Amino acid sequence: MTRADTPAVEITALTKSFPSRAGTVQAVRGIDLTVARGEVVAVLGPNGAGKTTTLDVVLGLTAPTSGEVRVLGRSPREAVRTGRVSAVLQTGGLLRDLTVRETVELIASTYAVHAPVEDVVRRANLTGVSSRKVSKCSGGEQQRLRFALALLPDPELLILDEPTAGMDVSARRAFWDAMHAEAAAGRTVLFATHYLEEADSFASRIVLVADGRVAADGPTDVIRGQALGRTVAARLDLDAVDTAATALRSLVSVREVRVDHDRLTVTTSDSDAVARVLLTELGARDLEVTTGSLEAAFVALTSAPEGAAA
Ligand SMILES: Nc1ncnc2c1ncn2[C@@H]1O[C@H](COP(=O)(O)OP(=O)(O)OP(=O)(O)O)[C@@H](O)[C@H]1O
Repeated sequence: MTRADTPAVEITALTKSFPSRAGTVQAVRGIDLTVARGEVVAVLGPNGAGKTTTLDVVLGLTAPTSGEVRVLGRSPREAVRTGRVSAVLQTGGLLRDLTVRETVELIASTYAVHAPVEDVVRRANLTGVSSRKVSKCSGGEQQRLRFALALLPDPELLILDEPTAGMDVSARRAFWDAMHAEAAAGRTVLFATHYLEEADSFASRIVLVADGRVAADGPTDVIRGQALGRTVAARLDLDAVDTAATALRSLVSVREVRVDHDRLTVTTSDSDAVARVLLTELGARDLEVTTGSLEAAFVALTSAPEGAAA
């Protein structure tokens, strides 16, 4: 395999458990994930899904319980040590009395080779606040400072763990604007988030993680289609309900059909087609079409493994 063909990240059958007072916590229950170079991948999942644990393993901060992880063809620790991987983590110590520029200069001095300080400050959209003390910076500015520090070694792979947690919408946008240029320049980006919109607008691929496993993995528009599925509900004559449910389950756009007495509830990516079949072929009445919110759909995808497979 040539160097350019080596995946940026290759995770095979990863599990990770932690001992706890109440027994063992299984944070990751078997994750397989390959990220090609140049991809921008969002790991999306609710709190406690195992996102941070997975990224920590990729960064060599914690060892797998079982499974294997390669980063740019090397062990995680080696990849990080050689500056080929950098991270923007949820928290990370910043010295409050230094200015933004002094912080970047200080960390730059720890690298034998690094990108020019001025350049990194500009790319992180910090030029206007470069002489501001860290303690006076907003949460969004501090996070962009962590991002600037991550750019110093000119990494091939950037790992971001919920980089915009707690920011308001405009601060989130400013952060992703700065990130966008880095991704467009061909850097591989792997980030964790629990904001569906953030994954949707920034990543080209979404890996949905729930309960320590991959619930869905695919191009963003495919996952969005699944998440945006609509619900069509209708009533039928009681003796026609089961036959109708079977007919609907054979439609490719149908994800789930629930039967409750004489009422059918269908989750589908094509509500028009389902409504047409229900009304013209199956004799349904009292038809209702609803679109769940993005967040509600996401919760449904990550909490119902049988309906969530990509
Ligand atoms: N060091 C630890 N010791 C014990 N349990 C842990 C440890 N780290 C994580 N866990 C548990 O493992 C599970 C997965 O945690 P993880 O932080 O990876 O999830 P996450 O998807 O990143 O969630 P969040 O969005 O809240 O950060 C959780 O139940 C968490 O409490």
